[in-house]
Amino acid sequence: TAEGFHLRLLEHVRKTVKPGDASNMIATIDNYCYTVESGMNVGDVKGKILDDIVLETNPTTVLELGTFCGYSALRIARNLPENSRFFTVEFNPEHAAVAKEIIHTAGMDDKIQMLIGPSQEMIPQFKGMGVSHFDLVFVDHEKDLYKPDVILLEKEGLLKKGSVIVADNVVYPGSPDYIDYVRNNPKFKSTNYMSELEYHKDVVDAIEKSIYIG
Ligand SMILES: COCc1ccccc1-c1cc(O)c2[nH]cnc(=O)c2c1
Ligand SMILES: [Mg+2]
Repeated sequence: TAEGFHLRLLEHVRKTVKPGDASNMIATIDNYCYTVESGMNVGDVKGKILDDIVLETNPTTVLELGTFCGYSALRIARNLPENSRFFTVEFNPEHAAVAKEIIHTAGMDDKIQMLIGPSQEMIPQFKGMGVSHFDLVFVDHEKDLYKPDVILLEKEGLLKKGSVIVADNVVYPGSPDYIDYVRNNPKFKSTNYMSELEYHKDVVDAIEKSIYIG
């Protein structure tokens, strides 16, 4: 069952990965998901779209909502400039524990700051942590929280002109209220990147990029 995927992945990683190498960790996770069992990592195909958006944005302050096992945190951190700050929020403590070990083994501890708790409680704390705004936000957690969390980010003054919101799974499982919100909101300019569900060539999914114009 999908239940326990994170523990089986961690066992596999412990046995096979080359420590201190984020790219090797990413490849190891993808290989496991293609050959053994798929997990809800953004994956290599949508991950490439995410990589390109990160590289094009060149963000110095980044937020990820939904760490899971740390796969997309590694993909993002790998492409950030030296002096950047990257926060990832995970509400499930078991997933967070696996992500912490995976991030540590990949040698990316000093690039990624993980917060454990509900996004609605974590977001209001960032101003107090010296974050003025986020240049890029990757939204990949509970689909019903996409819209309320983006609204909260704006309310907290954590978005500024040019801030980029990248949302996973806007087709499958889908987040219709979020898509309706950003596409009909004059404060956002949205672009859809059609792709496929991670590790499932036959299932359509997409990434939505929304630039905050304020
Ligand atoms: C490997 O496919 C996993 C999968 C399969 C069927 C239905 C949904 C999902 C899925 C895919 C994702 O990228 C997800 N990202 C974030 N939070 C999720 O709950 C989530 C669920
Ligand atoms: Mg996802």
